[in-house]
Amino acid sequence: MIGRLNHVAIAVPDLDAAAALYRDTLGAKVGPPQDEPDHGVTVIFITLPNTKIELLYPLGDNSPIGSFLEKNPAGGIHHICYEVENILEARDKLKADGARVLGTGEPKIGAHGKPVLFLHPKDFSGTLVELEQV
Ligand SMILES: CC[C@@H](C(=O)O)C(=O)SCCNC(=O)CCNC(=O)[C@H](O)C(C)(C)COP(=O)(O)OP(=O)(O)OC[C@H]1O[C@@H](n2cnc3c(N)ncnc32)[C@H](O)[C@@H]1OP(=O)(O)O
Ligand SMILES: [Co+2]
Repeated sequence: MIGRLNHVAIAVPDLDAAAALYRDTLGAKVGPPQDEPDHGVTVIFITLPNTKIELLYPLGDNSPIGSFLEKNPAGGIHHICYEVENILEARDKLKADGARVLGTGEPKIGAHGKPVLFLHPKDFSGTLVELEQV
């Protein structure tokens, strides 16, 4: 059901410093910051030859990454995003198999303008999973 790895997301306490690290130290192609108010984060995408890195920084008072950064003040890997062809079919199969879909259970539009959903980390080996319809 899942396809390509779309991105690995890293929550960071300092977005400018993390962007500089990837651009200047690691020599990667670093995009501009994008505010995503519907998701409570500001993101920067880093394009690698085979996937992307998504740097995440809290936006607003109730950011979903707030408590993650409190527990991991230096930052850390926050989620992985897999591509799926049909997100509603994927959601319904996962729910039938007992996985918890986060939020309302309905897809939201993600940073690439495409529908996304999140799956509870406790149901996926301790890893928060994002699905993105491509
Ligand atoms: C920009 C849009 C989009 C894109 O297009 O790419 C994005 O990526 S948006 C990214 C941010 N959005 C989200 O993360 C939405 C989904 N997340 C959530 O709903 C919540 O963050 C959460 C996963 C339900 C956690 O909520 P929180 O309030 O932090 O709950 P707890 O602290 O109680 O955590 C419960 C339990 O789960 C563990 N946990 C929490 N986050 C993670 C994580 N990222 N990876 C692994 N495990 C995680 C946490 O440690 C708790 O475990 P215990 O302590 O053992 O109970
Ligand atoms: Co993401």
